Amino acid sequence: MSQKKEALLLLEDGTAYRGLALGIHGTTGGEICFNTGMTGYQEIYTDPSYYGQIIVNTTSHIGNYGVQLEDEEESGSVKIRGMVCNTFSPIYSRFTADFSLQEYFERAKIVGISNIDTRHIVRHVRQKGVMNAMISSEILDEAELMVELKKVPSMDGLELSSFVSTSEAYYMGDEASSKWRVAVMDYGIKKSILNNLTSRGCYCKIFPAQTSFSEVMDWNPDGFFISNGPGDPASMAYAVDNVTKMVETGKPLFGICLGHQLLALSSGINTYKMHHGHRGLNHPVKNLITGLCEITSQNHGFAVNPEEIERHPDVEITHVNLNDKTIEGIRRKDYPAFSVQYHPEASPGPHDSRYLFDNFTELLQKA
Ligand SMILES: NC(=O)CC[C@H](N)C(=O)O
Repeated sequence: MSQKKEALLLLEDGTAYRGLALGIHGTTGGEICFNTGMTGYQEIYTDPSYYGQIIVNTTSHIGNYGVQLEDEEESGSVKIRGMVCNTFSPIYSRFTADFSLQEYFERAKIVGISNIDTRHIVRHVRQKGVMNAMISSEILDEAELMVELKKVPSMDGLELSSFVSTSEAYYMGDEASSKWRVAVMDYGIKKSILNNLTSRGCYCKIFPAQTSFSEVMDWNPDGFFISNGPGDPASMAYAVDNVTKMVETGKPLFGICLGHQLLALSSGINTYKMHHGHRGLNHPVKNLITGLCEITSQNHGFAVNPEEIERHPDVEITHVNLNDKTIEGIRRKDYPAFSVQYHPEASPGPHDSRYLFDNFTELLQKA
């Protein structure tokens, strides 16, 4: 595709930006959110937690290191709905790259837009809050595109894990040399999380999102891992029910991001939709147990309600965000179950928080 075609980015509140089309020509809609990470775009685009969202990459150049198949993919396909950036590079400079980001988006049929003042979008969304948006290189009239934009569902109350979860259970790791069997609930899991588990001696069976508790228990796991994933955790009664029963087995349980929100919900603590979420690689988090600060990788638009935690003496806050004091980690006092809102697998991002996987295997060892 030529890089020259005009495209329109329209936000739900009527704000319009004009730029150049990238990826394929077409029209796409979703929740617009910004990621401030300066690297790791391919990991972001393939992270299933971004399913249904249009990503604004705020770093000034996108595409300049191309794409590398498999190594930098967090799942088997591109999951974002669309991409917005400032300078999009059709050429790339990296000898290990397989091809350009433009070609990657063409193969994945992704619609995007470049030459946009991403700083303006960030300031706008930070003031007004997260909202839906649409990108089009076909409909360049704002009123006409607004008619289409109104049809995009709100993220609030949306169950999306069923769309990205595995359809069949599968295994990861080496059974013979592994120490523990971990049942992984796939609500949209990232590959690097599984790698962090298998490299620490966990033989994993990855179950489809809608698997029943009894079927998971038939495999006789030593512990449970509750994955990240897209959508609103409050819409996932089936998962909350499973996590409640898993916690009550008394076996170790670890949850990341959506998995953290599900542990809270299963403990009777509700979640809420944030004003504009956290997406980036530099969020400071304080571990209240050790007193140490970690720089973390984040991607979430919902969070756990702190007021509710005060009413639940069985649950303790273990981590807080130092920017806005939101809850970043909890643990059960009565069961070996804990979770974090951020991404210790850090793909992309700093590796400060990988100790959490060791904390999980220590619990498995103790059990
Ligand atoms: N990365 C995740 O697991 C995201 C969880 C949830 N969908 C949120 O946006 O808050």
